[in-house]
Amino acid sequence: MPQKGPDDARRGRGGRGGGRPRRQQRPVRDEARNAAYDVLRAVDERDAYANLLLPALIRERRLSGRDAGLATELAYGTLRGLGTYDEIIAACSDRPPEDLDPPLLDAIRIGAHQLLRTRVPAHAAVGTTVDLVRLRIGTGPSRYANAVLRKVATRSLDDWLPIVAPDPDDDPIGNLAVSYSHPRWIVSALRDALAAARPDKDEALFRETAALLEADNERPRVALVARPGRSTVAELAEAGAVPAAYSPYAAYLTEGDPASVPAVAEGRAAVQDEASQLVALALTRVPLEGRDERWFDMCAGPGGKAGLLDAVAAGEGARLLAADVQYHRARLVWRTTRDAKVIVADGTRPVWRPASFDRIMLDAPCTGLGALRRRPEARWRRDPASVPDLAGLQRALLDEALRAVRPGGVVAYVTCSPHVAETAAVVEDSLARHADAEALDAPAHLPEVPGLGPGPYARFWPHRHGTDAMFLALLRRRP
Ligand SMILES: C[S@@+](CC[C@H](N)C(=O)[O-])C[C@H]1O[C@@H](n2cnc3c(N)ncnc32)[C@H](O)[C@@H]1O
Repeated sequence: MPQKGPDDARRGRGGRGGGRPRRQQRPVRDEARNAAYDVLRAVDERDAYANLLLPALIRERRLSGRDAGLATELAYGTLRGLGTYDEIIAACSDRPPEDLDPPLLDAIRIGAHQLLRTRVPAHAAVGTTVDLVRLRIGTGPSRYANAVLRKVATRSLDDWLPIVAPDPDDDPIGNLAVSYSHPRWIVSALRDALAAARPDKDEALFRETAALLEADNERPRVALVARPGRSTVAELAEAGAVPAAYSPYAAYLTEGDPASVPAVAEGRAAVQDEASQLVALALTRVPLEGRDERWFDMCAGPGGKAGLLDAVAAGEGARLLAADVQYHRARLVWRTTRDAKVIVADGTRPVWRPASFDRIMLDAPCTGLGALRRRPEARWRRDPASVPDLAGLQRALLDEALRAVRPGGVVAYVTCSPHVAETAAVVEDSLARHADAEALDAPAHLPEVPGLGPGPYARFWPHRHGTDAMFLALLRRRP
């Protein structure tokens, strides 16, 4: 289970469910909790992205120090955990959560998060939520919130889970979904993706799926890339970052704003997940016979991998062409690269000749199930109905990539989703249609990284590598 979060001692002391009732007192406006509540409401009402809105609210309302930290913990923690909290709220309420007024439900969720996953004293968690509901919604609903949260406060999270989560022997997916707060379909998809790369399918697979879901509930560390020839890991380390375990270009920032690192501010380094760096590096490491000067990033926006490929290409005497179907994303690529040529183009309608390129990066649009750590609300937004459409687009793009690469050249097919339908199934389908293409052993091109699986595909995982879950296939067109 996740660690207990901040201890908001200013709200007073007291044990679980203890303290004086606050209903008769004047409600106190608490800026951190109000900010968290406003983020949850914006996510619900207008599909806001919490990780964009919250920093803006913190700035606008001049929250700093502990208040900023508390607002962040409450907003992100509640959004991640609400699948679990709703089951517990259901057990403590005479109405199911879906029948509650959404603003009231969000406020109760914030209270439940404090009670179940932070060190905020129980009476403070209940009292501040009741005040919030009184001020923002009304007195009647505040009594309801008080009654529900007092029941929530009677048990710890570990004591609630066996009560509200299905028995793991009868319904392992349901058990994991409630215990780790993920939609059922995502738990199934992640379990199947892990199963695709391991021989045992039972208890060990259940435990590893749980570890993956738990890693999804943690905030990712900020990884930086030192673009080769433009910056170095040593320069990032001088700015306080810690060199990474796997990528020769990566360092982790333990605190502070990445924009305050001079190399980042000057575009010589950037924020980039370590697995993103390594899949691009693997593409550049495949030995080629003959010409090696025309590199292509087919779906390049916003330009993370293109930024790295552009820098490596410059050192290898090659030039990168980067494309994206969306103008504004192509512009971001243009801003982050130095030597690359950037075009707005649809990869399924090539404006380039067949067999033009020596190396192609196809980082395909996908469900993003491998990057759930980055956006606290993302897991509740993704829709399983999008998978077949995306898989169709991924197949069409991979077909074009295999036509656009020259005989003897190589294509990296990458997704930040481990979903089988977006990864191995797409690649195997394309290989069946392109008799002149073969899958290379991708893990062998990343020997410094353990745990990528038996091959031929390489799979990164948050719980194994501390990176996003990322899939890599290296496909060579036979000479
Ligand atoms: C996963 S993102 C790529 C991330 C990028 N490689 C990076 O490292 O920053 C997929 C990109 O594909 C683009 N895209 C979607 N459909 C496309 C198409 N038909 N042709 C070209 N680009 C497309 C999207 O606009 C999006 O920017």
